[in-house]
Amino acid sequence: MAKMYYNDNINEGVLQDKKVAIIGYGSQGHAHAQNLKDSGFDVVVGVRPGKSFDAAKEDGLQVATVKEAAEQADLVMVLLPDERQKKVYEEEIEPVLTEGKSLVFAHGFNVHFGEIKPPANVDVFLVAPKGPGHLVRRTYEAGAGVPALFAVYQDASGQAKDVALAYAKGIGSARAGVLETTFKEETETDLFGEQAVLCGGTTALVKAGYETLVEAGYQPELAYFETLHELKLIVDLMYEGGLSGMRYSISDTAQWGDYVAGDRIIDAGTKDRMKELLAEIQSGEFAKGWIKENAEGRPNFNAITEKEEQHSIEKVGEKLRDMMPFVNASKKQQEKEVVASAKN
Ligand SMILES: NC(=O)C1=CN([C@@H]2O[C@H](COP(=O)(O)OP(=O)(O)OC[C@H]3O[C@@H](n4cnc5c(N)ncnc54)[C@H](OP(=O)(O)O)[C@@H]3O)[C@@H](O)[C@H]2O)C=CC1
Ligand SMILES: CC[C@](O)(C(C)=O)C(=O)O
Ligand SMILES: [Mg+2]
Ligand SMILES: [Mg+2]
Repeated sequence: MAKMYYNDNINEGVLQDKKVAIIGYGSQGHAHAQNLKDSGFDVVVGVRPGKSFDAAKEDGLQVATVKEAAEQADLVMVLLPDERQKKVYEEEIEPVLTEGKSLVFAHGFNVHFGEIKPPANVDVFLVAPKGPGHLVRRTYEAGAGVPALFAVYQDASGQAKDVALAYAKGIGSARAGVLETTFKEETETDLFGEQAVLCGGTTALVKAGYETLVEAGYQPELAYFETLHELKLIVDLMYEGGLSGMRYSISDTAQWGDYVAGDRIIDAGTKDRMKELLAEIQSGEFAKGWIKENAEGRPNFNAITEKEEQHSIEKVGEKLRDMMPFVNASKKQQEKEVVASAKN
């Protein structure tokens, strides 16, 4: 069994007198910076001039360039896109990463695959929330939290584990549970989860279900509700009560359908292909391909993104969500505020 850490068995004092630089103000960056600040820690955000810089300032945070932030901080959390971290690290962080500092990540990709090679005289660890950054902030504000993993790669100070746990507590993750792992385990399981189940597997399943209904002549709006919108409601029940909790709420007819049809859709062949994905992740083949795709200017990434955005499920969904103000209420409120401030 994994050893879990919760608020009560973590002493955040080890982080209290340290300055934390959050490098990047995107999905994870804005959440870590704001949660840590609200938890009483001294935070500076390091970003280049532009959208993120302005947003962090607007949110009341201390903001500096990446190099300035890394230079003044004791702990440098790198929350840039994985594919951009190596260059920014080598040019702006490494030169000011002096002895005794902590170099921190939310995903082990660059350290595990050898893209970033930290010096021996700093602590290196990761604190990886098991959820999207926007939910890391939203759940914190609601008094809850997103679980996280932590792993120590290098413990130069002898305090790396305590500081990692204090950081996890500061972002709200120890309200939900923090689990110790290694860079290898975090990196490989995170890549596998997002490819096979959470993102790749789920979007493919939703599209296949939607297309099957629409191609059979059913209304696209109905197909959207059946295969995408309702998925959230079903997953919410699994989140609250596991598979059995969800099955308690659905009809017995649906439960029987679940038992007899599930294995016909996700069968032994699917599991074999999942094993192939995992092997490509473990060997570094996936990472090599992703680094090459970026070095070539992302031709495939961009072409696929454009094609996916044109899928009819996206067009139908946009119209239907506009009629449901309670879906994405916080985004709609933000849009209203932008329009109002533009008028003033
Ligand atoms: N997204 C998620 O929820 C999760 C992410 N992670 C990990 O967290 C890390 C951050 O991911 P994520 O939050 O998705 O990243 P984002 O894509 O949201 O990060 C964007 C931020 O990085 C900044 N940025 C990009 N390029 C540069 C650059 N060259 N110099 C300075 N700033 C730059 C952007 O600034 P600008 O506005 O100027 O472009 C923006 O502030 C990754 O390691 C990821 O694997 C882990 C768990 C979940
Ligand atoms: C599931 C995708 C993720 O791993 C995450 C939100 O945890 C990511 O890299 O964004
Ligand atoms: Mg990930
Ligand atoms: Mg993840």
